[in-house]
Amino acid sequence: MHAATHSRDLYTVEQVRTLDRRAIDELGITAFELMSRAAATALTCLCQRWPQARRIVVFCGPGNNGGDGYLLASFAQGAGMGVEVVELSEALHGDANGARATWQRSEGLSHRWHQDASLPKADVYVDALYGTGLNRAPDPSGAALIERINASGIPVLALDVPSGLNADTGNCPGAAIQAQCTVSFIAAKRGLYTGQAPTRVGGLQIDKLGLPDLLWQGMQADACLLESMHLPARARDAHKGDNGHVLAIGGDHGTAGAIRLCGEAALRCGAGLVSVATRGENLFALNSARPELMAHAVHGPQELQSLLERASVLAVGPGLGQGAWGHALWLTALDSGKPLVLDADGLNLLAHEPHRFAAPAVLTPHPGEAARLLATTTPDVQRDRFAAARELARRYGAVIVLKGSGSLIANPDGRIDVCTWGNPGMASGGMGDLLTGVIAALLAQGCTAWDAARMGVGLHARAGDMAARGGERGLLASDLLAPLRALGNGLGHD
Ligand SMILES: NC(=O)C1=CN([C@@H]2O[C@H](COP(=O)(O)OP(=O)(O)OC[C@H]3O[C@@H](n4cnc5c(N)ncnc54)[C@H](O)[C@@H]3O)[C@@H](O)[C@H]2O)[C@@H](O)CC1
Ligand SMILES: [K+]
Repeated sequence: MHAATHSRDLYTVEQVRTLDRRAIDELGITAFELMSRAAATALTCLCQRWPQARRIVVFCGPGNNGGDGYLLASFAQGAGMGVEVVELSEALHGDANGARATWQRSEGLSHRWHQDASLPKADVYVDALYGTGLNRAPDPSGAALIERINASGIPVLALDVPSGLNADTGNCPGAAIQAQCTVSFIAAKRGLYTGQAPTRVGGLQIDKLGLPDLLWQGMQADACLLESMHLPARARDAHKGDNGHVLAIGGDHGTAGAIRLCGEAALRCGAGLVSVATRGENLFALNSARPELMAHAVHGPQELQSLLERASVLAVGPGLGQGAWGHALWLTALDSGKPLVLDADGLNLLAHEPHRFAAPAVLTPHPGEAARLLATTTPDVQRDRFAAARELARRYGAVIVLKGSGSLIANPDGRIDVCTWGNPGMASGGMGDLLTGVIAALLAQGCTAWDAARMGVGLHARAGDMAARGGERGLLASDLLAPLRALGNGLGHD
């Protein structure tokens, strides 16, 4: 087996095609040879993952992904396994034809897929239907086969990409294979890490197919996997004034919890001081629950002004509402020119009144908020999360955290980091309020907007994973506060 890469670099499908062409044109490695290497490494992975497997069925599509499948079938049969191939179509292109001929020469058993036939039984299914060439939702016949494979309960190894998943964007335009394991070839495609990918890909292995590093020369990765980060240890003579003063603005009628979570997260992530500007009715609850928060009743811009002057960073949005009170505070906060984090209604207000940020700013939209900010639809954002995040960063002059499975952090200069931590337990109320407070605290301690957003997203997601050891269902946002403190001090497990 060829050495797997451990690089954090992620590439577009177009870039992987370029690498592939370079291997063929500059190194003289034939496409058929690459296909053979892909098949061999995938078979090794299959045998390692399922050492008891004796019978496999390989589902082969019309393109080179199918070609990988035919060669894997030949190698597996040669190794003494029971192998059947189920073919999606008669017409094959290019090297896939050669691969099928290899399989046919070995007198392997093949069936054409039709919807009335039952699928052959096996220990493991190999998905070689579509790879990076998928450019639309699978055709009805392919879609039906994908649904049947998913419903079979038999574990699936996907070759290169779970069929039906767009390897460039992480979006599934229609049916898509749910794999236990995916072996992806040549380089890590960015779409394997975000959107719908995490629920489709399963365990992921990247294999460079033995291609030398020089092939990557001059090619800049399109995105990067987020690495774990934390602040350096505090100086022994640190003063609370050295660690910034976060002012959290929000908590309209009935939403005191949102601003409290935001403020507490800022405290737990090391902000020196945290003030809260909120409705007067929230003061008692905030003071009694968390006396370290300095809660102030604010009726309008005048009272906010003096708090703004003392603050070094603003967290604007949790429970802010979009009424006259929220709007007036929002406008005053933005006019102050202070570094800020904007979330929730802070973003909804921004969608109505666009503003370009001159001071460091981090916006943390979920896909619905991102759609409003871009004046488009949520499915449109999810169709290409990379493009949406980049466009938001460019348009607003801010660092963007596009939340959701595989959160993206986008810088106005085009850089994107992808966070692969986090879990479905975190799809619950208050998690976004925490994230706003975490990022604000990091900004207040001197991080750039880009570093605060990346470190904040990583801490938040890993804290979620740590807290979810007690079970994902029923996970509360406040369960993350203790892990946030531990991880922020570099005490968590990497
Ligand atoms: N030389 C290379 O480029 C290598 C490619 N490899 C494999 O080749 C794959 C890419 O191969 P291809 O570009 O041939 O494409 P794919 O094999 O990914 O499949 C696309 C094929 O299906 C058709 N198709 C696309 N969308 C469809 C849809 N929605 N419904 C029905 N049919 C659809 C296309 O016309 C094409 O024939 C990679 O994912 C990888 O598995 C590997 O063999 C390694 C080397
Ligand atoms: K596939």
